[in-house]
Amino acid sequence: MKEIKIGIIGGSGLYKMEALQEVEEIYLDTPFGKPSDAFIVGTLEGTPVAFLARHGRNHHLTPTELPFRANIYAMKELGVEYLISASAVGSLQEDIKPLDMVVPDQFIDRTQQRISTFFGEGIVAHIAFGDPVCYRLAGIVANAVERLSLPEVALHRGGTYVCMEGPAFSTKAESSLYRSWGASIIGMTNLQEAKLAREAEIAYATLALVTDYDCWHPEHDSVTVEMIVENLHRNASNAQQVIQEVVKTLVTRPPESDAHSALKYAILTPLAQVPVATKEKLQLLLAKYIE
Ligand SMILES: CSC[C@H]1O[C@H](OP(=O)(O)O)[C@H](O)[C@@H]1O
Ligand SMILES: Nc1ncnc2[nH]cnc12
Repeated sequence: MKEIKIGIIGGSGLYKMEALQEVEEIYLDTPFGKPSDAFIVGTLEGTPVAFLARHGRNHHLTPTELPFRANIYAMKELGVEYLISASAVGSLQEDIKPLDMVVPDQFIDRTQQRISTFFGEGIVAHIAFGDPVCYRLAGIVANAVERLSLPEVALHRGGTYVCMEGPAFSTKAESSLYRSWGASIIGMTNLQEAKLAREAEIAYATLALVTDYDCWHPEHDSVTVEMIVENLHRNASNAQQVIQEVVKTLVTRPPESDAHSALKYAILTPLAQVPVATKEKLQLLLAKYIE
Protein backbone atom coordinates (compact mmCIF):
# COMPACT_ATOMS: atom_id res chain seq x y z
CA MET A 1 0.00 0.00 0.00
CA LYS A 2 1.28 3.51 -0.81
CA GLU A 3 2.30 5.65 2.15
CA ILE A 4 -0.22 8.30 3.14
CA LYS A 5 1.32 11.06 5.22
CA ILE A 6 -1.77 13.19 5.75
CA GLY A 7 -4.77 12.06 7.76
CA ILE A 8 -8.08 13.81 8.34
CA ILE A 9 -10.62 12.93 11.00
CA GLY A 10 -14.04 14.39 10.28
CA GLY A 11 -16.41 14.91 13.17
CA SER A 12 -20.11 15.62 13.45
CA GLY A 13 -21.46 16.81 10.09
CA LEU A 14 -18.23 16.08 8.23
CA TYR A 15 -18.67 12.49 7.13
CA LYS A 16 -16.84 12.73 3.81
CA MET A 17 -14.53 15.00 1.83
CA GLU A 18 -16.22 16.01 -1.40
CA ALA A 19 -12.95 17.00 -3.10
CA LEU A 20 -11.26 13.62 -2.66
CA GLN A 21 -10.41 11.94 -5.95
CA GLU A 22 -9.45 8.38 -6.91
CA VAL A 23 -11.31 7.27 -3.81
CA GLU A 24 -10.90 3.83 -2.30
CA GLU A 25 -12.41 2.41 0.90
CA ILE A 26 -10.03 0.56 3.16
CA TYR A 27 -11.18 -1.47 6.16
CA LEU A 28 -8.39 -1.94 8.67
CA ASP A 29 -8.08 -4.01 11.82
CA THR A 30 -5.63 -3.17 14.59
CA PRO A 31 -4.38 -4.71 17.86
CA PHE A 32 -6.82 -2.25 19.47
CA GLY A 33 -9.84 -3.37 17.47
CA LYS A 34 -11.60 -1.92 14.45
CA PRO A 35 -11.59 1.82 13.66
CA SER A 36 -14.83 3.82 13.53
CA ASP A 37 -15.42 3.04 9.85
CA ALA A 38 -13.60 2.36 6.59
CA PHE A 39 -10.81 4.79 5.76
CA ILE A 40 -11.63 6.77 2.67
CA VAL A 41 -8.32 7.00 0.90
CA GLY A 42 -7.88 9.23 -2.10
CA THR A 43 -6.03 12.21 -3.43
CA LEU A 44 -6.46 15.87 -2.60
CA GLU A 45 -4.52 18.28 -4.80
CA GLY A 46 -2.84 15.14 -6.19
CA THR A 47 -1.60 14.11 -2.74
CA PRO A 48 -2.69 10.90 -1.02
CA VAL A 49 -4.77 11.50 2.10
CA ALA A 50 -6.75 9.25 4.42
CA PHE A 51 -10.12 10.39 5.72
CA LEU A 52 -11.98 8.82 8.64
CA ALA A 53 -15.47 9.71 9.88
CA ARG A 54 -14.92 9.74 13.63
CA HIS A 55 -18.45 8.66 14.60
CA GLY A 56 -18.82 6.48 11.49
CA ARG A 57 -20.39 7.78 8.30
CA ASN A 58 -23.88 7.17 9.75
CA HIS A 59 -22.93 8.69 13.09
CA HIS A 60 -23.56 5.51 15.07
CA LEU A 61 -20.82 5.87 17.75
CA THR A 62 -21.17 8.07 20.85
CA PRO A 63 -18.07 9.99 21.97
CA THR A 64 -17.57 7.43 24.77
CA GLU A 65 -17.80 4.52 22.31
CA LEU A 66 -15.23 5.90 19.89
CA PRO A 67 -12.37 3.46 19.24
CA PHE A 68 -9.73 6.18 19.68
CA ARG A 69 -6.78 3.80 19.89
CA ALA A 70 -7.81 1.83 16.81
CA ASN A 71 -8.37 5.06 14.85
CA ILE A 72 -4.94 6.50 15.65
CA TYR A 73 -3.13 3.17 15.32
CA ALA A 74 -4.70 2.66 11.88
CA MET A 75 -3.62 6.17 10.84
CA LYS A 76 -0.08 5.22 11.86
CA GLU A 77 -0.36 1.99 9.90
CA LEU A 78 -1.24 4.00 6.79
CA GLY A 79 1.91 6.09 7.28
CA VAL A 80 0.22 9.26 8.56
CA GLU A 81 2.59 11.91 9.98
CA TYR A 82 0.20 14.87 10.07
CA LEU A 83 -3.33 14.50 11.40
CA ILE A 84 -6.00 17.20 11.18
CA SER A 85 -9.19 16.92 13.17
CA ALA A 86 -12.27 18.86 12.08
CA SER A 87 -14.68 19.08 14.99
CA ALA A 88 -17.89 20.75 16.07
CA VAL A 89 -17.59 22.73 19.29
CA GLY A 90 -19.63 24.96 21.54
CA SER A 91 -18.34 28.43 22.42
CA LEU A 92 -17.60 29.40 26.01
CA GLN A 93 -16.77 33.03 25.17
CA GLU A 94 -18.90 35.91 23.88
CA ASP A 95 -16.46 36.84 21.10
CA ILE A 96 -16.28 33.28 19.73
CA LYS A 97 -19.41 33.15 17.64
CA PRO A 98 -21.26 30.33 15.87
CA LEU A 99 -19.64 29.75 12.43
CA ASP A 100 -16.27 31.03 13.70
CA MET A 101 -13.24 28.74 13.51
CA VAL A 102 -10.87 28.13 16.40
CA VAL A 103 -7.48 26.46 16.28
CA PRO A 104 -7.01 25.51 19.94
CA ASP A 105 -3.63 25.10 21.58
CA GLN A 106 -4.69 23.65 24.95
CA PHE A 107 -7.07 21.05 26.32
CA ILE A 108 -8.75 20.36 29.64
CA ASP A 109 -9.75 16.76 30.17
CA ARG A 110 -13.17 16.28 31.76
CA THR A 111 -13.70 12.76 30.42
CA GLN A 112 -14.11 9.82 32.81
CA GLN A 113 -14.59 6.65 30.84
CA ARG A 114 -11.85 6.50 28.24
CA ILE A 115 -8.49 4.87 27.73
CA SER A 116 -6.03 7.55 26.62
CA THR A 117 -2.82 5.58 26.15
CA PHE A 118 -1.33 2.78 24.07
CA PHE A 119 0.99 1.87 26.95
CA GLY A 120 0.60 -0.56 29.85
CA GLU A 121 0.81 -4.38 29.87
CA GLY A 122 4.50 -4.30 30.75
CA ILE A 123 5.67 -1.09 29.11
CA VAL A 124 5.53 2.38 30.66
CA ALA A 125 5.92 5.63 28.73
CA HIS A 126 5.19 9.22 29.72
CA ILE A 127 4.99 11.56 26.76
CA ALA A 128 5.33 15.35 27.15
CA PHE A 129 1.89 16.93 26.71
CA GLY A 130 2.37 20.48 27.96
CA ASP A 131 1.80 21.63 24.38
CA PRO A 132 -0.84 19.14 23.27
CA VAL A 133 -1.07 20.14 19.62
CA CYS A 134 1.75 20.56 17.12
CA TYR A 135 2.15 24.32 17.01
CA ARG A 136 3.55 24.27 13.47
CA LEU A 137 0.67 22.22 12.09
CA ALA A 138 -1.81 24.37 14.06
CA GLY A 139 -0.17 27.47 12.52
CA ILE A 140 -0.63 26.01 9.04
CA VAL A 141 -4.32 25.35 9.76
CA ALA A 142 -4.85 28.87 11.11
CA ASN A 143 -2.97 30.45 8.17
CA ALA A 144 -5.17 28.48 5.77
CA VAL A 145 -8.32 29.87 7.40
CA GLU A 146 -6.89 33.39 7.22
CA ARG A 147 -5.85 33.05 3.56
CA LEU A 148 -9.32 31.98 2.52
CA SER A 149 -10.98 35.06 4.13
CA LEU A 150 -14.27 33.21 4.45
CA PRO A 151 -17.31 35.49 4.74
CA GLU A 152 -18.91 35.46 8.24
CA VAL A 153 -16.07 33.36 9.66
CA ALA A 154 -13.71 34.87 12.23
CA LEU A 155 -10.55 32.97 13.10
CA HIS A 156 -9.36 32.51 16.68
CA ARG A 157 -5.73 31.39 16.97
CA GLY A 158 -5.22 29.43 20.16
CA GLY A 159 -7.67 28.73 22.95
CA THR A 160 -8.54 25.99 25.39
CA TYR A 161 -10.81 23.11 24.36
CA VAL A 162 -12.66 21.44 27.24
CA CYS A 163 -13.21 17.77 26.42
CA MET A 164 -16.26 16.46 28.26
CA GLU A 165 -17.59 12.91 28.40
CA GLY A 166 -21.08 13.42 26.98
CA PRO A 167 -23.18 12.35 25.30
CA ALA A 168 -25.54 14.73 27.16
CA PHE A 169 -24.47 18.36 26.90
CA SER A 170 -23.24 20.30 29.97
CA THR A 171 -25.32 21.74 32.76
CA LYS A 172 -25.34 25.53 33.11
CA ALA A 173 -23.25 25.20 36.28
CA GLU A 174 -20.62 23.18 34.39
CA SER A 175 -20.62 25.61 31.48
CA SER A 176 -20.13 28.55 33.90
CA LEU A 177 -17.35 26.68 35.68
CA TYR A 178 -15.44 26.16 32.40
CA ARG A 179 -15.93 29.85 31.60
CA SER A 180 -14.51 30.78 35.00
CA TRP A 181 -11.45 28.69 34.08
CA GLY A 182 -11.01 30.87 30.99
CA ALA A 183 -11.71 28.00 28.58
CA SER A 184 -12.69 28.90 25.03
CA ILE A 185 -14.63 26.00 23.50
CA ILE A 186 -16.17 22.67 24.44
CA GLY A 187 -16.43 19.35 22.64
CA MET A 188 -16.38 15.64 23.41
CA THR A 189 -13.69 14.07 21.27
CA ASN A 190 -10.34 15.74 20.69
CA LEU A 191 -8.37 15.16 23.88
CA GLN A 192 -7.88 11.41 23.48
CA GLU A 193 -6.98 11.83 19.83
CA ALA A 194 -4.35 14.44 20.64
CA LYS A 195 -2.79 12.24 23.35
CA LEU A 196 -2.77 9.07 21.31
CA ALA A 197 -1.47 10.86 18.24
CA ARG A 198 1.41 12.21 20.35
CA GLU A 199 2.17 8.67 21.61
CA ALA A 200 2.09 7.50 18.00
CA GLU A 201 4.48 10.33 17.05
CA ILE A 202 1.93 11.92 14.72
CA ALA A 203 1.64 15.73 14.60
CA TYR A 204 -1.97 16.66 15.49
CA ALA A 205 -4.01 19.85 15.21
CA THR A 206 -7.69 20.71 15.49
CA LEU A 207 -9.87 22.86 13.26
CA ALA A 208 -12.77 23.59 15.58
CA LEU A 209 -16.02 24.71 13.95
CA VAL A 210 -18.16 26.69 16.35
CA THR A 211 -21.81 25.68 16.24
CA ASP A 212 -23.39 27.12 19.40
CA TYR A 213 -22.96 29.01 22.69
CA ASP A 214 -23.39 25.84 24.77
CA CYS A 215 -25.93 26.72 27.52
CA TRP A 216 -24.41 29.66 29.39
CA HIS A 217 -25.39 32.60 27.19
CA PRO A 218 -28.40 34.61 28.48
CA GLU A 219 -29.38 35.75 24.96
CA HIS A 220 -28.93 32.52 23.04
CA ASP A 221 -30.86 29.27 23.24
CA SER A 222 -29.07 26.35 24.85
CA VAL A 223 -27.33 23.98 22.49
CA THR A 224 -29.35 21.32 20.67
CA VAL A 225 -28.32 18.79 18.04
CA GLU A 226 -30.57 20.62 15.56
CA MET A 227 -28.62 23.83 16.14
CA ILE A 228 -25.30 22.05 15.68
CA VAL A 229 -26.36 20.31 12.48
CA GLU A 230 -27.74 23.51 10.96
CA ASN A 231 -24.56 25.48 11.62
CA LEU A 232 -22.37 22.63 10.47
CA HIS A 233 -24.22 22.45 7.18
CA ARG A 234 -23.46 26.12 6.72
CA ASN A 235 -19.79 25.56 7.52
CA ALA A 236 -18.92 22.09 6.18
CA SER A 237 -17.78 23.28 2.76
CA ASN A 238 -15.67 26.04 4.40
CA ALA A 239 -14.00 23.39 6.55
CA GLN A 240 -13.20 21.31 3.49
CA GLN A 241 -11.69 24.30 1.72
CA VAL A 242 -9.49 24.94 4.74
CA ILE A 243 -8.33 21.34 4.78
CA GLN A 244 -7.49 21.51 1.07
CA GLU A 245 -5.38 24.61 1.72
CA VAL A 246 -3.62 22.86 4.59
CA VAL A 247 -2.82 19.89 2.37
CA LYS A 248 -1.28 22.21 -0.24
CA THR A 249 1.08 23.64 2.37
CA LEU A 250 1.95 20.25 3.85
CA VAL A 251 2.94 18.99 0.43
CA THR A 252 5.20 21.88 -0.41
CA ARG A 253 6.56 22.62 3.08
CA PRO A 254 6.05 19.72 5.50
CA PRO A 255 7.00 21.11 8.92
CA GLU A 256 9.29 19.51 11.44
CA SER A 257 7.38 18.49 14.53
CA ASP A 258 8.49 17.54 18.04
CA ALA A 259 5.64 15.04 17.92
CA HIS A 260 7.64 12.98 15.43
CA SER A 261 10.13 12.07 18.16
CA ALA A 262 7.78 12.15 21.16
CA LEU A 263 8.77 8.70 22.38
CA LYS A 264 12.51 9.29 22.22
CA TYR A 265 12.86 9.98 25.96
CA ALA A 266 9.40 8.86 27.08
CA ILE A 267 9.78 5.11 27.45
CA LEU A 268 10.94 4.05 30.93
CA THR A 269 10.87 0.29 30.60
CA PRO A 270 13.98 -1.27 29.01
CA LEU A 271 12.65 -2.64 25.73
CA ALA A 272 14.44 -5.94 26.33
CA GLN A 273 12.23 -6.39 29.42
CA VAL A 274 8.93 -5.73 27.65
CA PRO A 275 6.74 -8.85 27.27
CA VAL A 276 6.88 -10.21 23.73
CA ALA A 277 3.12 -9.98 23.28
CA THR A 278 3.17 -6.27 24.22
CA LYS A 279 6.12 -5.62 21.95
CA GLU A 280 4.26 -7.25 19.10
CA LYS A 281 1.11 -5.26 19.84
CA LEU A 282 3.03 -1.98 19.81
CA GLN A 283 5.46 -2.94 17.06
CA LEU A 284 4.38 -0.07 14.86
CA LEU A 285 5.12 2.52 17.55
CA LEU A 286 8.29 0.92 18.89
CA ALA A 287 9.95 -0.29 15.69
CA LYS A 288 12.31 2.67 15.35
CA TYR A 289 13.49 2.28 18.97
CA ILE A 290 14.21 -1.43 18.73
CA GLU A 291 17.69 -2.24 17.34
C1 LIG B 1 -23.43 16.46 17.26
S1 LIG B 1 -23.51 17.01 18.85
C2 LIG B 1 -22.07 16.68 19.84
C3 LIG B 1 -20.93 15.99 19.15
O1 LIG B 1 -20.38 16.92 18.20
C4 LIG B 1 -18.98 17.00 18.42
O2 LIG B 1 -18.43 15.93 17.67
P1 LIG B 1 -17.02 15.98 16.90
O3 LIG B 1 -16.00 16.42 17.88
O4 LIG B 1 -16.82 14.58 16.44
O5 LIG B 1 -17.22 16.96 15.76
C5 LIG B 1 -18.86 16.80 19.91
O6 LIG B 1 -17.54 16.49 20.30
C6 LIG B 1 -19.83 15.69 20.17
O7 LIG B 1 -19.28 14.43 19.91
N1 LIG C 1 -21.97 22.76 23.33
C1 LIG C 1 -21.31 21.65 23.04
N2 LIG C 1 -20.89 20.81 24.02
C2 LIG C 1 -20.20 19.69 23.70
N3 LIG C 1 -19.91 19.31 22.45
C3 LIG C 1 -20.32 20.11 21.45
N4 LIG C 1 -20.16 20.01 20.12
C4 LIG C 1 -20.75 21.08 19.57
N5 LIG C 1 -21.29 21.88 20.51
C5 LIG C 1 -21.03 21.30 21.70
